Amino acid sequence: MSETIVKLKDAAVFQNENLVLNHIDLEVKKGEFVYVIGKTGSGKSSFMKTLYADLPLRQGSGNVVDFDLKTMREREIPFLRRKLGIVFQDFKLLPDRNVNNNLKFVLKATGWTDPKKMDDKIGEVLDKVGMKTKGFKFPHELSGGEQQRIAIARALLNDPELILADEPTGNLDPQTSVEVMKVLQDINQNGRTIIMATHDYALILKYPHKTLKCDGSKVFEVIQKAI
Ligand SMILES: Nc1ncnc2c1ncn2[C@@H]1O[C@H](COP(=O)(O)OP(=O)(O)OP(=O)(O)O)[C@@H](O)[C@H]1O
Repeated sequence: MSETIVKLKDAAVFQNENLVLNHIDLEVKKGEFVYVIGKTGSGKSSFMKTLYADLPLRQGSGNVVDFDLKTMREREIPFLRRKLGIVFQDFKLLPDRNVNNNLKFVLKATGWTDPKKMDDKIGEVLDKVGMKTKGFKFPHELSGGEQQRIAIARALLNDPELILADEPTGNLDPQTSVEVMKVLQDINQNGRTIIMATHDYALILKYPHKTLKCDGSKVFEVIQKAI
């Protein structure tokens, strides 16, 4: 039986008092790649934020990598996040340190202490995104696509069970978007579960996967032809 990574039942997503999405029923199994689409303001980011507990689940039930979103305490959130890799549109690298030290910062913050193990892990994740030789570079010395690869490498540091990518290609040109997407495809083919919010229909056509649409406060699966 395949392992469930995300399960939502009659879940609602709120921004403050405003209901953004309602009656969400969803199951994502280990190894799946799922797109979340929808026009601006339809609730894609709010949906993703609910999955990584940046927004509380106030209605319905939700389970993400074995954390119960409804009953989870504030102090448990860092433990949920350690089982997730989160990738944003704007990369969010620390500008004052090089790539190696960006990655080391995250490892130390998540409890790693052994310098050799940290170096090995950094080498491993940089290799996965094709950036092994760029560890000494500062973020401003990298292109947008390279910065996003580093952000993906950072998301892989703690071997996450689920990667949540919110518009990861939103700041990239079409060719660079495809390159970053190839990295995500490779990671998925190695068994990692990925949920990706995107506006980029060209990518969806090129790399078809299960697609959820946010529209009119609902989330529903759409078939490729209907997108
Ligand atoms: N911090 C916030 N406080 C209050 N309302 C918010 C906040 N962030 C988003 N909203 C509202 O929630 C709704 C959904 O926004 P959200 O950012 O989730 O949409 P989106 O589909 O990700 O849009 P985009 O494609 O533009 O990123 C919108 O009506 C938006 O105005």
